[in-house]
Formats: sequence, C-alpha cells, structure tokens
Amino acid sequence: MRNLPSPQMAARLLACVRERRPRVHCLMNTVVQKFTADGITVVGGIPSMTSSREEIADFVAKADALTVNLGTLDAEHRAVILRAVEVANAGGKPWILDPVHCDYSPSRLAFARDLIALGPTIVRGNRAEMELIGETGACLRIQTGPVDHLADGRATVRIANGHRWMAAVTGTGCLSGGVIAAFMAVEKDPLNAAAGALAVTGVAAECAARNAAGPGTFGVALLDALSALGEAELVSHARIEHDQG
Ligand SMILES: Nc1ncnc2c1ncn2[C@@H]1O[C@H](COP(=O)(O)OP(=O)(O)OP(=O)(O)O)[C@@H](O)[C@H]1O
Ligand SMILES: Cc1ncsc1CCO
Ligand SMILES: [Mg+2]
Repeated sequence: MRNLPSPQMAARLLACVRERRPRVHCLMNTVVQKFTADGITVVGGIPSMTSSREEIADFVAKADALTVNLGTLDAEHRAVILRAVEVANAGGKPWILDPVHCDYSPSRLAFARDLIALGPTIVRGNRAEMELIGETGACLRIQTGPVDHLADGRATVRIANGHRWMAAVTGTGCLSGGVIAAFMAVEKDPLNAAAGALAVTGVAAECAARNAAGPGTFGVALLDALSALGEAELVSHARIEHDQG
C-alpha cells in the first residue's frame, strides 16, 4: 500500500529539508528572483540562480534539484534551460517546470510542451496555464489556486491551505516551485514532496496573514512564517485530502 501524503509526513519532510539543506538551482524569471531565493532559504534549502550558458552545467551538476520557470523567456534562456534539463536528466536529478504565461503565447506553450516531453518530475502552474497544458503524461501535475490539485495518475491530492493574499503578491507560485524543488531533493515520491511543500507554504501563509496589514507586509511575513513554522503547528493546520487513483 502506498504511503500517501499526510500532515505528519509534511512535518517530517520539513525537518529533513532543514537538516539536510538541499541545493536548489533555479532558472527563474527576472521578476521574482529574490523572493524565490529567499523562500528556498527560509525553508532550509540553499538556492543558486545563475543562468549563464558557460556555467549552467556545473551548477546543475552540483544541485540536488532544479526549477525551470518560463516567466521571462528569451532565446538565450531557452538554450540554457535545454542544457540544464539535459544535465539534470543525465544525473537523475528531479526538476520542476513552471510554465508561466504559456497561455499568453503559442510559442511559449510549444516550448513548455517540448520540455514536458523531456520528462520533468513535476509540472506546476495556475489554473489558466494548467488548463491549457492538459495532461502531463507520467509526471506529477499540479494546479495551484485557492485549493491546490495534485495528480500523478495513481492518486489525487488536494491541499486546502493558503490565503487570498497569496494571489495578491506576485511570485507566490514561483516561490512554491522553489520550495517544492527543495522537498523533491529529500523525498523520492514527487506526490509526497509536493504535498508537503504546498502544505508548508499554505499553513505559513495563514500564519503570515495574521501578522500582516495587506499584500505588501504579507509577502515579508510569509518569509518570516516559513522560517518560524513549527512542526506541531503544521500538523494541526495542514489540510491534505487524497483519493487513491
Ligand atoms: N485564493 C487563494 N486562497 C488560498 N491560497 C491561494 C489562493 N490563490 C493562490 N493561492 C496559493 O498561492 C500560491 C500560488 O498559486 P497561484 O495559482 O496564484 O500561482 P501563480 O498564478 O503561478 O503565481 P505567480 O505566477 O504570481 O507566481 C499557491 O501556493 C496557492 O495555493
Ligand atoms: C508577472 C510576471 N511576468 C513574468 S514572470 C512574472 C512573475 C510571476 O509569474
Ligand atoms: Mg505563475
């Protein structure tokens, strides 16, 4: 019988990330580089963010997981992404694709589909993006929103944590991709890793909202809450539901 995600498992994985300090390489958009790097750092990971063509292979080779985010895509970034994915796949390293704004441009959607054919561990996007992406084959599909929906073909999981201010701060989805990558580095089953990461982010957001005056202070409070989140608090507030597929 498969061990499906639970609040206790999320707490165990958070403790593992904090203890093992996984390296996460991010090919991030230029809008939320700092916020994403901070999010990875406060959960216990070590981010690296370079997108230099000369260095990308060395950085991915040293990383425990990779995040590929299409937010500010250009020709140079496409080439760097393809090289990073090649190195990650050759090294058996987990990688997550965030097909940001693939619903705005056919060429970006085509590139996202090309990347999905290269076998990411996880594809995560918002509702508009994931509706267009459709099925993701063998990899875990995550559609975030007021409730996060995870499906890997064998089971479906819903995470019903978070706060509406997450949608009012640019980059909470990008940040969640970085946090998921840190969890993938310590947990082989992508469903467990992603459910743990999204429960952590969602419960931290609920804590942060209690200490914030609006979206601006909420963004900062979210980083504080991710850093301070206690395992007992996570276990008592995480709302993780699943169906065996
Ligand atoms: N109304 C909401 N209530 C609770 N949580 C939410 C809500 N909207 C989004 N979230 C949470 O915010 C995070 C980002 O999800 P969203 O679907 O908004 O991503 P996104 O559009 O890709 O974000 P971005 O592109 O700005 O990084 C997820 O962790 C999700 O659970
Ligand atoms: C607004 C925006 N544009 C490109 S990337 C990004 C950040 C969140 O998706
Ligand atoms: Mg997004």
